[in-house]
Amino acid sequence: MGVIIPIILVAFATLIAWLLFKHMRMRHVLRHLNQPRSYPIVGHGLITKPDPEGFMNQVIGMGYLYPDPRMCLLWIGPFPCLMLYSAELVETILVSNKHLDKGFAYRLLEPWLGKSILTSRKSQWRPKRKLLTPTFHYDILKDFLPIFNEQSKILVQKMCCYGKEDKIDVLSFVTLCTLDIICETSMGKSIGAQLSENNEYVWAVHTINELVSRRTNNPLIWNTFIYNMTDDGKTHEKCLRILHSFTKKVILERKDALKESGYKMEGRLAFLDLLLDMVQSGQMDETDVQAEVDTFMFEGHDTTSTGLMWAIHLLGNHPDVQRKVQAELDEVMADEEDVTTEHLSRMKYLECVLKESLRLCPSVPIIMRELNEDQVIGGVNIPKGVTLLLNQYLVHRDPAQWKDPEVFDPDRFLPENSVGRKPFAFIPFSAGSRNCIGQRFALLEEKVIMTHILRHFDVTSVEPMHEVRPKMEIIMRPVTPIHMKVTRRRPIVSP
Ligand code: HEM
Repeated sequence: MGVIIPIILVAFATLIAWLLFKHMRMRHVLRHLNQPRSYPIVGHGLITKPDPEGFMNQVIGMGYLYPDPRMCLLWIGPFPCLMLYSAELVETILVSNKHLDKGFAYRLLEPWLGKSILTSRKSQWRPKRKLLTPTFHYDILKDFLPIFNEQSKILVQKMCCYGKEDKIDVLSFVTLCTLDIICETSMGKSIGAQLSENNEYVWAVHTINELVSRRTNNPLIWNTFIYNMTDDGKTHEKCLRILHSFTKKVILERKDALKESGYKMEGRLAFLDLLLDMVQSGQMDETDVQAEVDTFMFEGHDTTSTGLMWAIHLLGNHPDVQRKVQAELDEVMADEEDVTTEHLSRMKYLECVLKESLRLCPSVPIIMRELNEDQVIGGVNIPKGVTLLLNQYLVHRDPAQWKDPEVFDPDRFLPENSVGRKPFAFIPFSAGSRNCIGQRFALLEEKVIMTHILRHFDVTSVEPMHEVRPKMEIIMRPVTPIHMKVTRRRPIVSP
């Protein structure tokens, strides 16, 4: 007993000394990179703003402070994060098949999303991606159009209840619609969120988003044991209970229904049916199914609702652009109510509007990658162990690629105006082999919902663009809710 304690103490001290040595060596190697003054161990911890709005301002400020080369270093505690914000630099990483592991923040999503396609490491990710890619084939997605139309019509009906002077909270309004859509498309279950108030699931998704972002910026609460003792940790647990019990229940119900039908895959299939079929054929197990369903539920509604919210806000501040989209939609749709694939292919200007909106306000403002081996970036050798922050928000504002980057101008995306632009200058869905698997789904859904709204209403934004302050969580949202006012353009047809 007498020697054990000194041995443990010496081993512990050696470990600390080794970690310190590694940390100081990393600081030395990275000392020439653009960066504000930082200190060993705490890094930029003394100056990093803990709130998502302050953090966003700092990160953007760093981009403007260090315009050339478009990369700079941020120390989150002892961990070095290299932020990249030009099309060329992000391309170096996104085209490489070596750097496919996500950063530490994604591990904080694991209690909720498990080891899903979004969170898993390269070796586990590859087979999952291969299995899941066919479920996003256009032939499957187009079967979802009736759901997109039906839910959009409910949204429009609800909008009719508002008078010209009423202010509508855009995000909470569209979120319920995208939630209903993702539940029905991914799980084959209608939860009627649009028609019921105070949805517990919506509360849990939003709250866990805020909690994970807060935790990412604070290494002191990364440890699960410590985190679970904090107030945030307890709320996190509560969110997990709500989120998991909901998806678990739906999966069980669907499994039973499939069993009863003798595993007949007929009619319109939800993603869940395709996943359960993979369980039947031994390609997946049930834990995988739960993880993927939770991931689709999160990625598939929060991103699109925020995207729609920003698009509505921008159109409501640009009546000239709005009239132009409405003219296109009136011509394409004529007297028809439901959007079809043929209509969608003709909505060229609406597509430009949605892209320009994703350029200025990407729903996912930053993605992470972990360097598992050394990589030359912008002519500098960056050692393994550094986390990369690929900042889409700033890439989309690079003046070398975008003239007057702060101006909302959908015409930039017309084919004749896109000539010569670097392919990685516009990456709201990331790019390369680990890009967004749901991007086609997202654009189809956004087009259908916007068509229904803009055909029936003129939209005015209550807040001018310069008054809206975004905050950087996993998803980019406004600090305070943004509102619209609506005036009816044509009669409404019941869903
Ligand atoms: C406007 C809407 C959307 C935006 C802006 C968006 C953006 C992104 C981005 C930037 C990534 C890369 C994340 C990273 O590398 O860390 C991603 C990945 C992903 N997205 Fe989306 N997304 C949208 C909609 C959707 C939808 C509707 C779904 C599903 C129905 C979806 C499912 C996924 C999945 C599963 C991944 C992980 C892919 C992988 O790692 O292989 N997304 N998304």
